[in-house]
Amino acid sequence: MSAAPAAIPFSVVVFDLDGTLIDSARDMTRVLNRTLSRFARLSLTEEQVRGMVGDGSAALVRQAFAATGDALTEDALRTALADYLDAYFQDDEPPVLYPGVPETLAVLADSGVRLGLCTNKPERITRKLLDALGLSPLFGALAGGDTLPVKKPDGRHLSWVVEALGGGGAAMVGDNRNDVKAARAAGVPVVAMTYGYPRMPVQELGADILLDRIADLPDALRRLGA
Ligand SMILES: O=C(O)COP(=O)(O)O
Ligand SMILES: [Mg+2]
Repeated sequence: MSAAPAAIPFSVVVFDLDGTLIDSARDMTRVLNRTLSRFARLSLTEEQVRGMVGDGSAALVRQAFAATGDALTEDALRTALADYLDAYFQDDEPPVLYPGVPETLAVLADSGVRLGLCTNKPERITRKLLDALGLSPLFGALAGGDTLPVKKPDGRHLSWVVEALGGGGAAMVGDNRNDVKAARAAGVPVVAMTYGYPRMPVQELGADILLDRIADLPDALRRLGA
């Protein structure tokens, strides 16, 4: 008889969304290019968009326009952002999970860990994507980029999710500098997935542990909490 796996030494694990759970760059590129074309701008490649994800949708739209012509006025930017957000919300292309994500979330939940989500993506789009993936019931608390007056890299974005889950020892799992900074500010250890949209060499993110596969997360959390 094999021994039961060792417990996970955290009560709460909070995940980032884009570049950590879902590979959304292809979808964001498609939707963004539709908005750009409505404004008579040229398209961006997925590679370019991967370098613009992580600071929320307003920053994404702002960078997309700056990269394809004159920067927009604040008024035009608001119109372009609304266009992008409506199109993304209505988009019915199924979101793509990274390999091993549902299985790993299930392992953690089955071990009694409470799961949360802290993303700079707007909340209504985040909820829609999680619903489409059937993952919503796994997350006890969720904060999007527009849920609170602050967002990552502000540590209060992450702390809010931890508190909403009842507090206790928490860990963060993300893919870019905003996740690491928010975790440091909240006093929470952080694992970074190397396959996401880091926008810098992953070794320089400053994470406690770098992981290539999310299936290795339960063991990484055991090491982190040891
Ligand atoms: O910038 C975004 O829209 C979201 O990025 P995040 O899920 O990695 O926080
Ligand atoms: Mg991310």
